[in-house]
Amino acid sequence: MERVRVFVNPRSGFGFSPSALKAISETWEDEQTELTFQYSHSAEDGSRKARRAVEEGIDTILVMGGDGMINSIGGALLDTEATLGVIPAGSGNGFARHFNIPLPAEQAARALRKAKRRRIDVGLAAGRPFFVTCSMAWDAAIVRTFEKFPFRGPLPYVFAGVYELFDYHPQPLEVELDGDRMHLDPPLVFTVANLTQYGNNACIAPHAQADDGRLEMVYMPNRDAPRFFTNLHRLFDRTLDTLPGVLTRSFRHMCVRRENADPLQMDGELVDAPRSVEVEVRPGALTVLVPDAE
Ligand SMILES: Nc1ncnc2c1ncn2[C@@H]1O[C@H](COP(=O)(O)OP(=O)(O)OP(=O)(O)O)[C@@H](O)[C@H]1O
Repeated sequence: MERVRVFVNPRSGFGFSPSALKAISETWEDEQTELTFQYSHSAEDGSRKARRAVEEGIDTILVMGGDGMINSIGGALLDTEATLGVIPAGSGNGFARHFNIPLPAEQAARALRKAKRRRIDVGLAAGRPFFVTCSMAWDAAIVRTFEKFPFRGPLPYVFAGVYELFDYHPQPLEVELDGDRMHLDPPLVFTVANLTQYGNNACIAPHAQADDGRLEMVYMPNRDAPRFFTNLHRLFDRTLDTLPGVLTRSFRHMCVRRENADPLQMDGELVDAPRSVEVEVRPGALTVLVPDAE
């Protein structure tokens, strides 16, 4: 008997869709599967309930949510026998888009039912896991403004990006990357990617692979902001890494020293962090459901 638990955010608009819940029941319930549903009211609540589900011996946890919700629940599944499946219901859905999980919940439920289990790498920054991206420059500051918007979706990200161009205070970084030291002038973009995109098909690290045992650092100095903004389409046509001024480096362990403490963006959520931040990869730490390419 396979035991499957679905985590749902009860706030409407964040994955609470009766038709999607019905589709999951129809696709997943059979004699060999025990299917249960549970509300997750917050990141802490989700994390606690996911830990309990693992202790109870649940085999598969399906999360109906965006990257932040996936992070809070998936973080409890690291190095366990439990598998994470994602039914996309977020604003950016970077995780789901990376793995070609269909965005309509009904289709995702069907695709995950036939999906393969795959171990993927997990990033750790300041001791906290991330699955998609972690940023520490303008690309992180955007989230600060995005969080204040009364509604979510791609459009608030655009407004937040423009607003933070005026409010963001760049600071230089001292970086140690697998033993190599470098001084980086104040960044516009400083992202560590485990998967290819922030979400909404904005591919910050087009060559990132989920299971190569490595993370990708993507840096662009603040002085190159005009070039970045006149080439924004390169995020979406997956060629940002070839834009002059963009530095991409693949690594296993990184230490970043900043002049001042500043929050990190981790899978779309802001997380407080000290001046000095250690980032490393945990190879194959999470098992996920990945649909076969059609
Ligand atoms: N486990 C959880 N249960 C309930 N709410 C959560 C949980 N984790 C995070 N949240 C909150 O739910 C809201 C929606 O987050 P979620 O990650 O699902 O979607 P999103 O941020 O709109 O999409 P994305 O991260 O893909 O851009 C946010 O306010 C987030 O802080």
